[in-house]
Amino acid sequence: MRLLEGKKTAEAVKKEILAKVEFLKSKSIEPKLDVIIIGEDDAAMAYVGMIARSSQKYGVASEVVALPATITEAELLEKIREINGDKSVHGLIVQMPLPKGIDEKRVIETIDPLKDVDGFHPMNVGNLSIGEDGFVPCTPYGIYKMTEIEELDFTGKNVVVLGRSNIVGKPAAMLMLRKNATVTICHSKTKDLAEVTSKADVLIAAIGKKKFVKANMVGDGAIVIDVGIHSEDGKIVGDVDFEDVKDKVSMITPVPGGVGTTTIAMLMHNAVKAAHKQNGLEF
Ligand SMILES: Nc1nc(=O)c2c([nH]1)NC[C@@H]1CN(c3ccc(C(=O)N[C@@H](CCC(=O)O)C(=O)O)cc3)C=[N+]21
Repeated sequence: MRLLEGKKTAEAVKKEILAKVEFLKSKSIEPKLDVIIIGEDDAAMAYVGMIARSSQKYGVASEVVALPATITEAELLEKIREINGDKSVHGLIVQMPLPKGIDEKRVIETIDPLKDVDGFHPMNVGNLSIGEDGFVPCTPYGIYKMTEIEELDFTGKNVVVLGRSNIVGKPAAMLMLRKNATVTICHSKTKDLAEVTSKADVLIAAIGKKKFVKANMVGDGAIVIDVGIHSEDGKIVGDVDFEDVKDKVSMITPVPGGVGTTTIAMLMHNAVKAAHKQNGLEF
């Protein structure tokens, strides 16, 4: 069994990005990412902390805008519009989940699609779907990048995506199609789920349930990509029961240290791309 660590991909992306940041700086452009966080969600706070710590290593400036959970939707939309209009900021992400009473769709649609480095705006979702240029959501993009860096050929392979979220499952399926895979999306309502997942050459687990994928759900020699992040006894575990499946698979991404590690790298990639596009520069 081979561990597919995210570090190698993240390092390769960082190298690419640092060269592009150098080019921007030669034109007196400093790429900048703003992160809005509302309230105190654990996963969101962990992610924001990571962004704040690692963006400098990519040559990207970042600013965290922390807003109270009591903020109204109107106030949040006003803040987004203000950042949309700020030429010194190239990328904007609004951390999910949002407090109750704030409409996620309205928030996403208010973000300028050219600054939408999460790739959640319908314009970017549409561009991914038709194969046009745009911003691709960071986690599935990290998976895609990892397959490129690790030189995994998925042409004609049976790729099963477990989970259908807008953030991971659906965009991951589009990207695997781009790699010429035969793609199946399955989910909690799928009939005979274990039968479907165990036929996968590549299984992408993004169902959001702790240690959900057991040995009976994976085929011999499968490649398993674990997107889940859950805490258990002070440790981080994934959607896959690693100990249960590890002797059956050919390759698996660890949690932590797998896909999560590539997410941040792709966020920086998207921010630097945004800075190029907003200045009329080829990326
Ligand atoms: N608008 C929006 N976009 C997001 O992308 C978004 C969000 N909201 N809300 C919160 C979740 C959470 N999330 C993570 C991404 C990477 C790691 C990550 O890099 N984890 C590392 C290490 C974790 C650790 O050691 O603490 C790993 O898996 O190896 C974690 C969490 C993005 N999110």
